[in-house]
Amino acid sequence: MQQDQEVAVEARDLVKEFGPKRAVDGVSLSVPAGSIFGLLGPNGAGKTTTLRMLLGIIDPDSGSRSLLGCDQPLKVACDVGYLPEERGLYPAMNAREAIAFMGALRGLPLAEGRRRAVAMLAERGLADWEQKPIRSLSKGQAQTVQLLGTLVHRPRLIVLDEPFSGLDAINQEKLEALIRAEAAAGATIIFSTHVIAHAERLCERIAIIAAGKVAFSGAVDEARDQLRPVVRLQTRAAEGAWRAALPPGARQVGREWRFELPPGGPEPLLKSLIEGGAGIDTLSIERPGLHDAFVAIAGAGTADAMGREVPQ
Ligand SMILES: Nc1ncnc2c1ncn2[C@@H]1O[C@H](COP(=O)(O)OP(=O)(O)OP(=O)(O)O)[C@@H](O)[C@H]1O
Repeated sequence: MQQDQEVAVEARDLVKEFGPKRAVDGVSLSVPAGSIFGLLGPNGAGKTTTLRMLLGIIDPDSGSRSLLGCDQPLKVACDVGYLPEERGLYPAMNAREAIAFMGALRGLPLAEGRRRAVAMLAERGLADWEQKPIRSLSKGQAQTVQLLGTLVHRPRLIVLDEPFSGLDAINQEKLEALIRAEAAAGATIIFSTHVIAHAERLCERIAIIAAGKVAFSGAVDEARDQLRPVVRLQTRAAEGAWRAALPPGARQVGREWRFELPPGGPEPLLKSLIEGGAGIDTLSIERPGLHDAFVAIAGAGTADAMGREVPQ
């Protein structure tokens, strides 16, 4: 396997300042080829600036990056598809031309771009958009056209800046499916988001960025494993010897006890509860979600600044 097939994107200690503001403060990350990688962080964390440096749109003040095995990102621009955070297409162009034009900017001959645009729209049941000027489409529809234009030249690396924002729930689901399909076909996908749930559903690996720094970079499972599983317990007995089995941090929410699974695991816990006469009504042991892991890694303040999964 060639080196560029193993690691699609690598950043080492990227730093970028805008006047007195250090927007990106030593970001390092590594994105395996063929993976879906999420860049998570609240507004202003430095995600867009990091993506722009990776793509070669702006240069870092210090640090280095490598894209598809090349340390000059613009040299591989024809293998890259980029959906910027600021969306925009020529309003007078029709959807077919807009898609073909975006492909042409990445080296795809216009005639081939038009042929592919027609096929891409038809595949999605959107053939009637072909001749429609962009100005007559809704914001979400125009965003779909721009996304198709991002993919028309079949890039090996797809970089999407906040691709879910501005889409309703159905189109968010369609976009998730499309991202999965592109990865299954061998592309590498990096997307930024301030909605943890999208990253949790899609990504194998993530980087959490807060205030320009990487708070965590690695597998989603690794992030979740930083927290112990949570036990939820309802008992028939209110008091009794079983209460000694609850760890010090246990808290009661209504009838339910919630606490971290003690290091001994479920068996000693169950034994103590049963022998202590708890009378177990319900008991579940849940693996923490990425949201809880995010809170533990980046702090509750940063987590609160992240968006909820509400379609905009
Ligand atoms: N060209 C610029 N000039 C001055 N400041 C900038 C510039 N670009 C970004 N910044 C500042 O750098 C910080 C990081 O911005 P960036 O856009 O990278 O964050 P982000 O995580 O993508 O957030 P958002 O989703 O809100 O765009 C912010 O404080 C922003 O105001």
